Amino acid sequence: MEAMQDLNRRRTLLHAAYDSSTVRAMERPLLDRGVPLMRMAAGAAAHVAAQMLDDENIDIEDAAIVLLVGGGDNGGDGLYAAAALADEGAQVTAIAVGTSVHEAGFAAFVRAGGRTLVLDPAADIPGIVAGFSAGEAAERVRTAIDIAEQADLIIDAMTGIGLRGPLRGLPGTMAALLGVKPDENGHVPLPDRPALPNRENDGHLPLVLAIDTPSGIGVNDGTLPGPVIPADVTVMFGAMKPCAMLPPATFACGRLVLVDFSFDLSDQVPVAVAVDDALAEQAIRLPRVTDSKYSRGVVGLVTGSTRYPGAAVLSCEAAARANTGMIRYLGPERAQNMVLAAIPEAVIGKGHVQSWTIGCGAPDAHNAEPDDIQRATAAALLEHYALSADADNTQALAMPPIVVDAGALDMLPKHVPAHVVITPHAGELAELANRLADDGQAQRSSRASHAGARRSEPIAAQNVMDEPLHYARFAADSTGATVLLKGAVTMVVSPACKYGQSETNDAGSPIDVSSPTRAVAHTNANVDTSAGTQPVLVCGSAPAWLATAGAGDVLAGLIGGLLAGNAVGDNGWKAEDIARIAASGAYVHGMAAAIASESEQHGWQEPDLFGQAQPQRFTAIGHPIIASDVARAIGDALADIIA
Ligand SMILES: NC(=O)C1=CN([C@@H]2O[C@H](COP(=O)(O)OP(=O)(O)OC[C@H]3O[C@@H](n4cnc5c(N)ncnc54)[C@H](O)[C@@H]3O)[C@@H](O)[C@H]2O)[C@@H](O)CC1
Ligand SMILES: Nc1ncnc2c1ncn2[C@@H]1O[C@H](COP(=O)(O)OP(=O)(O)O)[C@@H](O)[C@H]1O
Repeated sequence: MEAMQDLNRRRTLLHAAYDSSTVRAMERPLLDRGVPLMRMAAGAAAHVAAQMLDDENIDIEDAAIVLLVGGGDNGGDGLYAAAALADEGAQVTAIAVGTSVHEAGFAAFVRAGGRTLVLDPAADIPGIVAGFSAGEAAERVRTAIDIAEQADLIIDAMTGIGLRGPLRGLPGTMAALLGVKPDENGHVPLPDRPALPNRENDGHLPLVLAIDTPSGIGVNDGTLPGPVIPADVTVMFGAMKPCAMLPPATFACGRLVLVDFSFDLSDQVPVAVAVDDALAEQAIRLPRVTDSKYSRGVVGLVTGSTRYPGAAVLSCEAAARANTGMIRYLGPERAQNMVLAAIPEAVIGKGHVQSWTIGCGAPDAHNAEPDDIQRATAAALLEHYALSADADNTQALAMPPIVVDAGALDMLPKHVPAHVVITPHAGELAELANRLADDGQAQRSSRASHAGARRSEPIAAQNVMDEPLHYARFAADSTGATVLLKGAVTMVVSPACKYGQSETNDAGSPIDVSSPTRAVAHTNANVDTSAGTQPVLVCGSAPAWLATAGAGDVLAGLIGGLLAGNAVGDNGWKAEDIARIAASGAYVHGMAAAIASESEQHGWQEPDLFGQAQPQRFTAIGHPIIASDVARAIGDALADIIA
């Protein structure tokens, strides 16, 4: 019993992320009991730093380390860690970026022989004479950058969960000069490095270790709101914060090492949950002794087109391999013939289905002929899902779940139930967001709002990639659909998710929660969106080799397949179940890509737990694949998950 509880807690610890106020609430009882959290944090950070140097064959006695230290407790962690490293013989210079430092930590650092460079003329630090001229202040910044660039290791302890908004002042200057900073559009470009297993360092120096979080990162929403120094390793304390999982911030965290403070996680609501085998397994319906092909689930597909018949093949093959009893295909003759040639098991034409997948490879409104048959079929089908505040929505709520991809996204009705899953990539979500904003369904709030400007130009794919959670939530709350936003880390936001109802984002701007759909859905007991605390589901199982044409078609077919297998009959769908199954589809998809490419690199890797036996190290980079390979590996991925 106890062992089971430990296992569950460990799984939660490694796969759930909590916002900073929840983390502070979990710390409180331990601090009240006098548990020395800062010492524990610092000890772990020093150990990880030493290990990083060792991995690069740098002796600690020969190592030059720079600590960027802020005035809060994050700086305190850094100072104690730096003191421990100085005690081991490293040459450590603390660059104080604020007006104060954690006093006890600083005293320990000085005792250990650490050197200090203060950047702020207004600094009030015991034993340090400040009050220097503006000219000298500028000179000190240049010296600090020189020392940091020549160091073997930079420890970034400027800010942690106490960050408010983008980094400003000297911390902002240091991060901008040593790391990356926003361009004129507010986009923060991360270094262009190969995707390696374990987010391994590719040989560059100085190494960067972030304390708790990389300074300047959007701790709670995963954005990069300003300058930030991308880390090779982030040692995170107590519990994961959302920035550890959510793109783009997760890519600035590098490898994650989590220090368990034995927080009581039992009643805490995470903001984000990473899909793992155990969660995905729940979406895989094992066949019953008495099953027939119908009871195992039938998927209907309105995919492909005369122009892109391959998308029909890919989506059908994925649906057929996703643990289903049968697939039915509707489409133009050319695509029908190709589907049959590739999957003789496919049944052509209409019939009863437990789920739909539509739109992959179908033309959007800009590219379609006026009488395009696929668009007409998809539009007629989607009409059945339209919700309206003053109509009887029984029919819409009783429809089978549907995956709406690519060319069908521009036909999505204004308001739909949560068992409509939309699967845009960033460009498609940008288009949808523009349409919703033009319809007045929600504000266009974005990064521009915290840059002080209001965005008047259209939302671009890059805006979505910069603030994926914001836009996914925007689409979910505006339309009521379950939104699966594809990327290296794919996220699934259900209209009932916690962040659809949260107060502010990391920029401190209010989050738009205008959601007429929520009101509509609430009047219909059949679709339960009332949970209100659903975390964002993130899935990073895919290697970067998966970014290849047609991979999205495979995903849409695969999710259609899992939904069909999970058809629940008359009881209605819960928004959280739909989100879970969709996210599991993305997980299986990523695993299939990993199997096909023989790669151990993943968009997101669960953290190493500090102090546990030597963490598993992966090395296989793998090889390129095409989307058909991914479809063919679905069976093996399912087998691995249920094993
Ligand atoms: N509560 C605790 O006792 C524990 C806290 N721990 C550490 O303490 C951190 C939280 O400490 P704090 O609450 O002191 O906060 P931080 O140390 O994260 O941040 C506060 C500091 O950052 C500066 N700052 C905030 N926003 C800024 C901005 N936009 N631009 C420039 N500077 C900015 C503030 O002026 C202040 O100096 C955690 O992240 C963790 O590293 C750990 O030691 C574990 C125990
Ligand atoms: N860098 C990456 N790492 C891992 N997976 C990725 C990466 N970039 C994209 N993907 C995945 O590849 C797939 C691409 O789908 P999509 O953009 O719809 O392509 P297509 O329209 O050609 O099918 C998605 O599942 C997405 O999550």
